[in-house]
Amino acid sequence: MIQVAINGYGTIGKRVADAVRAQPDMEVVGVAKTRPNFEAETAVENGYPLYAAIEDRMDQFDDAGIELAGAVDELVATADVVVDACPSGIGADNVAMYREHDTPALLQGGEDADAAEVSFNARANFDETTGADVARVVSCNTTGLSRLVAPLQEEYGIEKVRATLVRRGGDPAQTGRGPINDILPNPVSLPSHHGPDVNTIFPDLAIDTLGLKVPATLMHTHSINVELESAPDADEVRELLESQSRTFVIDEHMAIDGAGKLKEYAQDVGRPRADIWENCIWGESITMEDNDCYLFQAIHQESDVVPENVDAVRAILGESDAAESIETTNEALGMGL
Ligand SMILES: NC(=O)C1=CN([C@@H]2O[C@H](COP(=O)(O)OP(=O)(O)OC[C@H]3O[C@@H](n4cnc5c(N)ncnc54)[C@H](OP(=O)(O)O)[C@@H]3O)[C@@H](O)[C@H]2O)C=CC1
Ligand SMILES: O=C(OP(=O)(O)O)[C@H](O)COP(=O)(O)O
Repeated sequence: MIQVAINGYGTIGKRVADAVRAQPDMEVVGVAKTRPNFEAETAVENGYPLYAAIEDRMDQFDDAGIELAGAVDELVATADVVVDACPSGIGADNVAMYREHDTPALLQGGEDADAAEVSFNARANFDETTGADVARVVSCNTTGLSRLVAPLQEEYGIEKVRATLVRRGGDPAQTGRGPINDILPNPVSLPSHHGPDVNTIFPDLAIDTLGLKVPATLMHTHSINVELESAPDADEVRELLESQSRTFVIDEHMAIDGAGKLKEYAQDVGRPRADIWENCIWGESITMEDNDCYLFQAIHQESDVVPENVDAVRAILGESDAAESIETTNEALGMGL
C-alpha cells in the first residue's frame, strides 16, 4: 500500500484524503493542520491521524481536546509521498522539508510552475512525472482545459485555442472573498495564467486565455474556441468528448442550464460534498464553423483536481501507467455521470 500524507487539510486536501482512502492501493498515513478548527475535528472523526503543521502550536490542539499523532515532519518522514494542499505559496516553502526527508511531493496549481520539476495532468502527460521529486498538479481551470485539449489534439490537431474563463469569485466557504456585486476582468491584462499553465502540459500549443471573476461560488464556466487542423462535424466531436472518462457531455434532455442544476444533480446522485470531478460540457453548445470548434464547459473548482492528485501519486512513484491508474481511480471514486 502506498503511504500518502496530506499536508494542508482544507478544500482540496480533505477531498484528496477521502479519494486516496477509496483507492485499493493507497492509504492515508496522516493529515496536517495548523489549528484545531472544525476541519481538525472532522479529520479525527474520519479516522485520519492528525499532525500539527506548526510544532509550536501543538498545545492549542491539546487545549481544544483534539488528539495529535505528532508534528508534520514526522508525518513527512513516514510517508511514501506527500500531497501538499496548503494555500498558494506555502507549498513552495514546504519543498525544502520534503527534500530534507527525501519524500516525493505533489504541489497544487496555486504554486508557480517553477516550484516543481514538472506539471501534471493524468490524461495528457502522466509519464513525465515519474521519478520527479516535486511535481505540480495544475489548477482546476488548467486541468479542465488540458482534458479538453488532449483528445482534440490527438484526433484532429489544433491550430489555436482561444478560451475565456468566467471564474467563480470564491469557494462556498470562502467568506472573505469578493467581488460581491461586480464583474472583474481578472487579470485585466492578457494572458491569464491559464494559457502559460496549459503550456506546461502542452509546450507547443498555441493558446490565448482571458479571465474574469464573477460573484458566484459554485463553478467556473469556460467559453471555448478551438481552431482545429481538420473539420470534423459537431456530432463527431461530441462523440469523441463523450468517450473520454473525465468529461461529462450534458445531454439536452437533462435540462441542466447552469452550475446550480449541475450541483443539484451531483447531490441527487449522491456525490460526496456534491463534487463533480468531470468537465461538464453542454452537448448542444458543441458547434463547428469550418475548422472552428466552439463549446461551453463548467468546471467544479473544488474537485476536478482530486482524481488528478490520486493519479499523480502513482505517477510520481512509477507505480502504474496512465491508463491503468486513471481506470483504478475512476472506478474507486465512482466516476461517470
Ligand atoms: N479551492 C479551489 O478551488 C482550488 C484550489 N487549488 C489550489 O490548491 C491549493 C489549496 O487550496 P485550497 O484547498 O482551496 O485552500 P484552503 O485554504 O481551503 O485549504 C488550505 C488549508 O491549508 C491549511 N494550512 C495553512 N497553512 C498551512 C501550513 N503552513 N501547513 C499546513 N497546512 C496549512 C489551512 O488550514 P489550517 O490553517 O486551518 O490548518 C487551510 O485549510 C492552492 O494551491 C490552490 O490554488 C487548486 C484547484 C482548485
Ligand atoms: O485553481 C483555481 O482557479 P484558477 O485556475 O483560476 O487559478 C481555483 O479555483 C482556485 O482559484 P483561486 O486562486 O481564485 O482561489
